[in-house]
Amino acid sequence: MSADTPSTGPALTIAIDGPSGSGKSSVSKAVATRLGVGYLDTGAMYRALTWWCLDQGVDLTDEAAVVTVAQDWPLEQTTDPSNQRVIVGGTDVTADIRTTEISSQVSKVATNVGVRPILQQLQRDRMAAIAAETGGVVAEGRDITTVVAPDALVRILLTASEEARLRRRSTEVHGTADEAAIAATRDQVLRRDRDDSAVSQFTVAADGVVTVDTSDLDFDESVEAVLAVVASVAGHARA
Ligand SMILES: Nc1ncnc2c1ncn2[C@@H]1O[C@H](COP(=O)(O)OP(=O)(O)OP(=O)(O)O)[C@@H](O)[C@H]1O
Ligand SMILES: Nc1ccn([C@H]2C[C@H](O)[C@@H](COP(=O)(O)O)O2)c(=O)n1
Repeated sequence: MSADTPSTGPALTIAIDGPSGSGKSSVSKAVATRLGVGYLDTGAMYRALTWWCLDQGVDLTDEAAVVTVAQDWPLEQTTDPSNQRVIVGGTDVTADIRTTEISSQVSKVATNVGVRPILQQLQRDRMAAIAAETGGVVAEGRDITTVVAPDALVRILLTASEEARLRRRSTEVHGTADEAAIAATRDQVLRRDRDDSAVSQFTVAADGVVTVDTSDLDFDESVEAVLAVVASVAGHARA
């Protein structure tokens, strides 16, 4: 833990949800670094399972077959926020799981209702292990505040307007946010959110979850806004 970390009390478990492009991964990593705790990217787990199924020739629309794979698959994932690696079956897939191919297919796995409880339990186990090791954890995804860790010390819904999210993702992937680039980004952001919304609620904050709207904040301001919520909520919980 670091100087930004409240010093006593239970493990600093921080759950962050939000739609695609809201800044969950990048902001969560920066927050975990500042607090000196581990980081869990749960979206990377759905992406890695998608990659593994495709690598093994499993048809993603065969829901039972994907559930069978999810019950026993060789995932390794680092928890250092400044050194994220995802390895499946000995292959480093850190970059491969971010390709457009995986982004366009991952919702088939993430909306498989047989797969979700398996990965959710894996995520709870990983959060507990990381918190025990580093004194805390920042876990982010779509259902962390509501299903995976509804009892987390701090729960945040990180949002941003559709326009801001498209602009950010477009700039990240295409290096520009011109009209053509935005159009090419819509599937990855809006269609995926629509599909993923069928199984998780990540657009409206559940009871007790604090909303941080980053539409008009730059990256550093978003990190500070999340840290302010952590200081306020964790400070009260520990007082
Ligand atoms: N407040 C911000 N202002 C400007 N850019 C931001 C802000 N927050 C994040 N970004 C940038 O937006 C892009 C998308 O952020 P990020 O990947 O963290 O989103 P995400 O919510 O995790 O998306 P997904 O769920 O699709 O993985 C990144 O390039 C990131 O650096
Ligand atoms: N807790 C989670 C995390 C992610 N997902 C889904 C949503 C996305 O389609 C996919 C990849 O997530 P990303 O890396 O883009 O954050 O996984 C989910 O359903 N639940």
